[in-house]
Amino acid sequence: MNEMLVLDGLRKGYNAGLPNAITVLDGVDLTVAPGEVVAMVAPSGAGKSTLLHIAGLLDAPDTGRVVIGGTDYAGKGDRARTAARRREVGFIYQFHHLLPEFTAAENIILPQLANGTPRREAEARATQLLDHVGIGHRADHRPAAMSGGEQQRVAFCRALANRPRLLLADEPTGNLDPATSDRVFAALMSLVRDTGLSALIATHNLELAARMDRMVRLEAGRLV
Ligand SMILES: Nc1ncnc2c1ncn2[C@@H]1O[C@H](COP(=O)(O)OP(=O)(O)OP(=O)(O)O)[C@@H](O)[C@H]1O
Repeated sequence: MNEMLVLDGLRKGYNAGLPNAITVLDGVDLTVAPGEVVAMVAPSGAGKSTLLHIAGLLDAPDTGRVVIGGTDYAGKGDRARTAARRREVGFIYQFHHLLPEFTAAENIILPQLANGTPRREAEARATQLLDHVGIGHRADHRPAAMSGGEQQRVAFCRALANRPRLLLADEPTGNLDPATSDRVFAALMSLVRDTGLSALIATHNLELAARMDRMVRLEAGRLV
């Protein structure tokens, strides 16, 4: 079995031992195969951000295992987790979090330079990604000069800049109007399919969820 992502018996709570203690994840199990795109639907507050942060090694579960590309990160220290996160995982959030003082292209080039990619190569990759999502002509514009949908497409390109094997997205088109969301989501899926990466994408939108390979629902701390 060579799954891209395995979540095994994840439990996570907050404020243990206090009167306001809560259990957010109560035995989450999930596998995502190479190239598979899984939709996660969840009511607000159900714990999808918590789950995505744990799957992306930004946070640790109280118990349970996170296996990415065959490596079990349960017993690994911060250094190994940070290195793996940079190498293996791309994140997309509901709000783009682009750096406002840099252009679209620069926002995609910078994480590559930080990762040791030569500048020429990083520039070519940024151009290729922006062209792929249909905004190559906006490469030299700063985020403030772009529409919400364009900004979000730049964020997709940035998430994929370092060629991760796993994409984690938290409501990637959640702040866009329905028509724009639809178009921008199509651009994201085209990027994901062409690069063949695995993805776990949280969304409230059942129409978008239906376009992915499989849908799971986060309910009462478990995936069903
Ligand atoms: N650091 C924390 N300390 C205490 N409680 C927390 C913490 N982080 C999250 N929670 C609680 O855990 C629950 C799940 O939070 P989480 O952000 O994962 O939900 P979510 O499904 O992503 O919500 P939304 O869709 O509204 O963004 C919520 O009840 C939240 O208040």
